[in-house]
Amino acid sequence: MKTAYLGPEGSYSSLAARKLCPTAEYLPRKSFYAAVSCVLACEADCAVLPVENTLQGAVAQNLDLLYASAELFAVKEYLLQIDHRLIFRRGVNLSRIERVFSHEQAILQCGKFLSENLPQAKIVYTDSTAESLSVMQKETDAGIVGAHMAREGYELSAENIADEKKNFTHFLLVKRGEEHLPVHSGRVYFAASCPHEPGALLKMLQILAVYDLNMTKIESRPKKDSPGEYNFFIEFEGDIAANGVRAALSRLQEYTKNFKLLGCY
Ligand SMILES: O=C(O)C(=O)Cc1ccccc1
Repeated sequence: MKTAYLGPEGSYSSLAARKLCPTAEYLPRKSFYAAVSCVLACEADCAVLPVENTLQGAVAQNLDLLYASAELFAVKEYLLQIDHRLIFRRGVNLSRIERVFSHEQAILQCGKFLSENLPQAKIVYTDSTAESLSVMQKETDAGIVGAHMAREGYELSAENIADEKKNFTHFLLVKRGEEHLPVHSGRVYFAASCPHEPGALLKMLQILAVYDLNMTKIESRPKKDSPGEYNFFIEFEGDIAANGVRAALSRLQEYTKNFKLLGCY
């Protein structure tokens, strides 16, 4: 099975890909878009995408990608514990580090450490945490934020530098075609917008309540072409094969607009 993800090796997405697809042929790509495009173009069987981080919240770009790609469905999930380290050339003093490279997600998750310990450093965003390593190879006064992994010639901070040590990212494995959805699931994920009427969100959530379904995630995203209107991304506990879940989904489909089943896992 060919699995695309944000690479190169050593990125958090590559670690999640190894957990979700331990025996795959791996296709590291430069962006989440490129990984998804591989699946849509049938060059890969699946892609691994982060959708939420406990410190930073939703990875909005990936929610939008999943919603906008009618053929894409999440079929498996993995919660990766994130252990961010500051990585720098062996022997360099922290006060000499002038630039810190990393993926925006990682930089935002370590904001406190970076401003308290490296106030002099300029932040440079890169395509991924692991990609910043190759950027740094040309620099002596630079550091990166990346996964806790030994790298020859480089030192790692002794501790996790994230604002909160317990830091998790929720990854989804996405495939092309509804036929890949598992027959049974523990959780179901959908997105939809509400009709523009009083109590619309309440009425949508009431459907879950009536069928006794426990919601595990809710996120709103503005509709790109319509200011003031929102798409809701909702995950709940449930077996996709259960009558109650099927009935709830069909009531949701009737009541909401632009309903899409995003996946089940
Ligand atoms: O840049 C990476 O390593 C990624 O896979 C994106 C990312 C960054 C920080 C936390 C989780 C995922």
